Amino acid sequence: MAGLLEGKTIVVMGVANERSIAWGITKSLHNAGAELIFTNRQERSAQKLQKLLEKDGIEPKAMVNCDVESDESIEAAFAEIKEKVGVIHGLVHSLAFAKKEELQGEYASTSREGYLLAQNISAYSLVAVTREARKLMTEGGSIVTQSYLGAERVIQNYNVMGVAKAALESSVKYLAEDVGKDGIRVNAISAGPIRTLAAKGVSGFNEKTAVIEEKAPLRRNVDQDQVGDATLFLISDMARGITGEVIHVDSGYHIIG
Ligand SMILES: CCCCCCc1ccc(Oc2ccc(Oc3cccc(O)n3)cc2)c(O)c1
Repeated sequence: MAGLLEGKTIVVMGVANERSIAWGITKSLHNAGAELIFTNRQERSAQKLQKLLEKDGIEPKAMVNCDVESDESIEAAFAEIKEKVGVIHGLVHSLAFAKKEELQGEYASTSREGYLLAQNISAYSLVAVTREARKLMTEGGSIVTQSYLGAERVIQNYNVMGVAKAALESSVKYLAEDVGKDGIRVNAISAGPIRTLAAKGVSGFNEKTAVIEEKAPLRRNVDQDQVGDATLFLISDMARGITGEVIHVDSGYHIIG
């Protein structure tokens, strides 16, 4: 729907390249009229994003550095955003990390350091970002993060990231409770497998997408644009009654035993 986000300013964290889920989300939010602020950890990603934005004629409101492993970096990023725009109306959290060697084989082999790294970047980051973003959401707001079925069920190879996503989805609920009184909603999209740069880190990705084409109710995989449109819905007032929720954008695969 055109204009669904007119007058709204949304922060998008985690566009790495054209295949990023966050890039699909960016296009949906832009086409709905949103003003967009981007955060990236790596200069390389920011440069790629700049080119993508130019190519699509999207003028960012701001581009801010943010390393979610550092509380100081998160605080500085949102202080810069406050200084530039004052108020924000939404936030898209679309970043995660686990060691590649721990996204294969047995979960029982996970190292303490690898476990904590995955939790730190993929789950705790939402808590720290919400703590800072809520200060700028003085007119209410909506926060959306990205999860995967491996949070709920054992998906071979997903291992330590599955446990991190379980923590993320539980954090969505606890954060929804805390910020609901401020008129801020917190939700997750649980997307089916999408061929991104990050997906290259998970063993068995290709096999999983093949199974989905055979077994998912819609008999097809999903893409970044479908996640983008569902995220637009959750960010918008059309989802004003929804918080603490996980919406599956997976061709219905999660309902199949
Ligand atoms: C066997 C499961 C197949 C479906 C996996 C779908 C999926 C694909 C990508 C996902 O996002 C990440 C993000 C970071 C990540 O960690 C990485 C990525 C690349 C290299 C590396 O060293 N770590 C792994 C997955 C994700 O959470 C879920």
